[in-house]
Amino acid sequence: MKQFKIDNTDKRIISQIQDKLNNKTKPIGSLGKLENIVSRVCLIQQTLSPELNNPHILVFAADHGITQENVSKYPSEVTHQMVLNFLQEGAAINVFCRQNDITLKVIDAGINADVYNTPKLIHQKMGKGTRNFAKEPAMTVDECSLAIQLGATVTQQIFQKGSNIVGFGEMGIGNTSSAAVLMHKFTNLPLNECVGKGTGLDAEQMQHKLQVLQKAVNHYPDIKDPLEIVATFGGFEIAQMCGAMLQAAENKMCLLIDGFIATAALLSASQFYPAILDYCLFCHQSAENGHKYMLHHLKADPRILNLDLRLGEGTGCALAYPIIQSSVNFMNEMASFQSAGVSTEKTDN
Ligand SMILES: O=C(O)c1ccc[n+]([C@@H]2O[C@H](COP(=O)([O-])O)[C@@H](O)[C@H]2O)c1
Ligand SMILES: Cc1cc2nc[nH]c2cc1C
Repeated sequence: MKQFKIDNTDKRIISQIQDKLNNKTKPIGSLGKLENIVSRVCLIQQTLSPELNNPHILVFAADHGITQENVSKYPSEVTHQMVLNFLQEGAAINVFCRQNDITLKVIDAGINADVYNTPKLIHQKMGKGTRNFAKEPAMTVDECSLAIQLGATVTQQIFQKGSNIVGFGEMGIGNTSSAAVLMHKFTNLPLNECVGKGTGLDAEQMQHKLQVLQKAVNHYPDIKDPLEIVATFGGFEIAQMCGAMLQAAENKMCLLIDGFIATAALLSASQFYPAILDYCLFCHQSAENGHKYMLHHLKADPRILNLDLRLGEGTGCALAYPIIQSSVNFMNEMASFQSAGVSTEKTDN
């Protein structure tokens, strides 16, 4: 697997960050989680005057062999159809990116159809969907390594265009099944806490999904190596996203983490390089059942939004972005007690 160089952020400037926050014209701590968000951005950028430049959202799309087991409410074709919708600017993620001036790129990591070329599309298809991991590993370890490497190149392209903040989204019918098993393998939480309704299964259908996934997990009792786990149960979009995230952390960019599947990609990436977590902003807590437990496992705090979203596509990242902008702007633009001549405490008289 490609090697990355990812260091923990240098915490020595924390006291200067805290002093600057405390000198802003507000009661100490009163901007709540905005203060935690900008502190993290300052640590990533090693500055007291952070900047958000050329924000991007990368949506990785691929199909999943596990859909043959009837684990999603929607047919596989929706992956391709929604990608066409992204390219035609009609999806939720297009709306929110337009609203917030975020550049959107869509990556064909392994869709089960040929997608036409447009400037928005990055073509790095690994195949026409993974194999069915209920029957055989979703991909080989070599395919998984290649996916990680290809994902990294996408981040490199936008970094070279001056981007220092990137959100990760995905589109792939069946991918909550992959994400649930990755979560189970990497957190050791019981599988039933990791499995959820995805695109909208009812209770009975969810029971079927749980049974399918439990049987699949039982097929491979001995795998412990993280790369082998991602290869066996992952998806092409999850593996590419994992590589893209690792490259973003190496580049000291801010990583915007979306919902259940994107967080499973991050959880996978953190098995290789735990320091990646220092570079993440957790944009929202999804309504998908396992997400809150996965975020807790990752000590993900703050969780910027809690809007019961369960769409994916990077929508949580695009929605959280203006809040992150507000946190950076107050750090840079708000007056201090000294500059505004505001008293910091009562004087005796
Ligand atoms: O981001 C989330 O938390 C999220 C939760 C549930 C579903 N999704 C989206 O729904 C699709 C996967 O759901 P499913 O039921 O086909 O496994 C995939 O395209 C994801 O983007 C996304
Ligand atoms: C319509 C639709 C849109 C999506 N966007 C992300 N996952 C999705 C799943 C479905 C089914």
